[in-house]
Order: sequence, then C-alpha cells, then structure tokens
Amino acid sequence: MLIVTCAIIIRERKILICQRSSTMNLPLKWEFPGGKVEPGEDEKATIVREIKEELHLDIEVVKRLEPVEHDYPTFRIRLVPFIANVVDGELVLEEHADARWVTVDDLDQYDWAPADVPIVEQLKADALWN
Ligand SMILES: Nc1nc2c([nH]c(=O)n2[C@@H]2O[C@H](COP(=O)(O)OP(=O)(O)OP(=O)(O)O)[C@@H](O)[C@H]2O)c(=O)[nH]1
Repeated sequence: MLIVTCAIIIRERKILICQRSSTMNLPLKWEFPGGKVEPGEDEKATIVREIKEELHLDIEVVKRLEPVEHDYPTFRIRLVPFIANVVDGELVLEEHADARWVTVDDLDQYDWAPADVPIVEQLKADALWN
C-alpha cells in the first residue's frame, strides 16, 4: 500500500487545489498537493517537506483528517489529509500544471483524482476547515 500525504491549505476561506501535469501519473487530474511518505518519515514531516518542494510554501499543520483508502487499477493508496495554513513563502509551481484558490462550493467543478473524491465530499459536508 502506498502511503501518500496531502494538504488542504486554507487561506481567507479558500482552499488551494492543484492540477497534476500531463507527464505525471493521473495526468491533469486535480488533487490536494502532497506526496509519498519516505521510509522512516513522520507523516507530518512528509507533508511539510512536499509542500515546500512542490509549491515553495511553508505550512503549519492544523489537523489530521481520517485517511482515505482507494484501489487504483495497479496499486492501492492510503491518502492522509492534513488541514494546514500558510506561514511563509510565495506560490511557485515546481511540478503542477495549475493551481487555484477556490471556495468549498467550487470544489465540485474540478476533475478530481479518484482517491480525493471522498475528501472533497467530507469538506463539503462537514465544513471541517472552518
Ligand atoms: N500528492 C497527491 N497524490 C495523490 C493525490 N490523490 C492521489 O490519488 N494521489 C496519488 O498518489 C501517488 C503519489 O503522489 P505523487 O506522485 O504526488 O508523490 P511524490 O511526489 O512523492 O512522487 P514522486 O516523487 O515519485 O514523483 C500518485 O500515484 C498520485 O496519483 C493527492 O491528492 N495528492
């Protein structure tokens, strides 16, 4: 099972969503940015490291949400979401095709990576990010 962290980064009541590039796995799907936990690495350390590497943002984790498990045709993933705030940095896209700050009501308009769909539903239902 692949353990992947992702960040729901909130600023002024908007959430940062990112579009995978055409050369990545799941090309052009929208996701919450993040990446794989390395051997021996703490999940919180992973998400802070990945967001710095991919987006040049320094984040602080506010809360860990319930992980979601999903079976892709060739692998199984456990996606671990963290609510986070930006503490420093200017957004630079190192890997993604696009990134947008959107309201929770806008989340439905995007073509999400399948594993992220339950997280989107959770955000819409619970307003956990308030
Ligand atoms: N980062 C991220 N990956 C996701 C999400 N949803 C989802 O299914 N994935 C899948 O999780 C896997 C790992 O993501 P990734 O490719 O961003 O991880 P990484 O940066 O550590 O990988 P790399 O360094 O090998 O490129 C990919 O297969 C990706 O398609 C998500 O919301 N965020």
